[in-house]
Amino acid sequence: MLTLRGVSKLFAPNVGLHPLDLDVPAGDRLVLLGPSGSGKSTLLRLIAGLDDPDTGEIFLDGKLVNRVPPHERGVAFVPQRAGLYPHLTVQENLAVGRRTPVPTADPFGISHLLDRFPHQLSGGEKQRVALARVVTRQAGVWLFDEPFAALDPVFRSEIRHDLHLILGNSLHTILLVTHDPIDALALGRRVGVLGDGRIQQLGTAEELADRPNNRFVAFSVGQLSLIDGRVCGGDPSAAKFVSEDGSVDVTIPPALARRVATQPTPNLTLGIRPEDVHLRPPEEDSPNGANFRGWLVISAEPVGSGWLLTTARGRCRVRVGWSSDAPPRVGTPVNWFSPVDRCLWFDHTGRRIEA
Ligand SMILES: Nc1ncnc2c1ncn2[C@@H]1O[C@H](COP(=O)(O)OP(=O)(O)OP(=O)(O)O)[C@@H](O)[C@H]1O
Repeated sequence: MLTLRGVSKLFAPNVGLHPLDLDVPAGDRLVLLGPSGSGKSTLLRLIAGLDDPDTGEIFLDGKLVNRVPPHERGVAFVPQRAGLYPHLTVQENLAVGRRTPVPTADPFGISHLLDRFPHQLSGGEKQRVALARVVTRQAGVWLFDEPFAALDPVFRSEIRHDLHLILGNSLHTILLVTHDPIDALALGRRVGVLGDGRIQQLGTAEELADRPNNRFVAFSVGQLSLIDGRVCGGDPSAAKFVSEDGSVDVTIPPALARRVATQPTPNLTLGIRPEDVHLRPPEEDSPNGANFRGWLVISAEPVGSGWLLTTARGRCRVRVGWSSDAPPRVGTPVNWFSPVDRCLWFDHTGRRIEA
């Protein structure tokens, strides 16, 4: 079990980690998702004992470890870059720091590389060795810092799959940090979203996707498109949300309209997930949807078995998941709708409001 109480490390005002509490029960698999610079590596370095916190206490299995050196903490750490010793072979790298022989199991398919030195390995092979070094350790807690960051997309998904199988069968306590929501959703039993040096929300992937606390969490987990606008019309049964340029409107659910009426400003942000946006015939508004008029397809990117389109109107961008064969071409004008019960709403501070 890993417990942090009030642990902070600030390199400058608002740079680093603000005091945070975290509990990772024994056997849990927690993934922290955060953008670059949000403090992910800093957090792992503090837990591994490679840096000292400014404040707070770190407990492993109930024992305070702030003053315990890294090699005595019972923690195995995979840093962002493989961190292999250049003058040792793969076999020797695997053996460093072990009191027992390296197990013969070969979870990452590296047995043919054992006599090579790190400079004789590709980036993906080095990362496999680094992962193998950790998962063959006796340590109770495994820490992974962006374990796939240096890998190309094909390798990335292959190694993610291998690691998923290994972690799925493991009884270790696992904390993995990443900036990639796919890693987080694929590998985390629970996912925490880190932003502004704080944990913004912690929950299952479903909880974060369905009930994000704020727009930062929603965007981090689901590539949400965000459209700023305001509420028009005083009557809650017929109030409308209208985007700043008027190209999006939607009749607001009455309960939400009543709640917004008590807010200091009637400004709202509409959040729409890519998978909830659908093409609609021109000039035919959907009565139960957010209607988008006169948007232009500006890019189409293949993802998985479909496409992710980006459409634009002025400075605003809306991402659209497209699962049919051929997406509309770049430059095509399109009208969309999104079912109103799938829309997310955020107040002027960015906090989500229940519709
Ligand atoms: N030793 C240091 N001295 C000063 N600033 C630092 C130091 N280490 C980290 N920082 C700063 O603290 C912030 C958090 O860094 P950290 O490496 O933890 O971020 P991260 O979330 O792991 O980012 P990335 O995904 O890019 O690796 C960054 O703004 C970084 O520049």
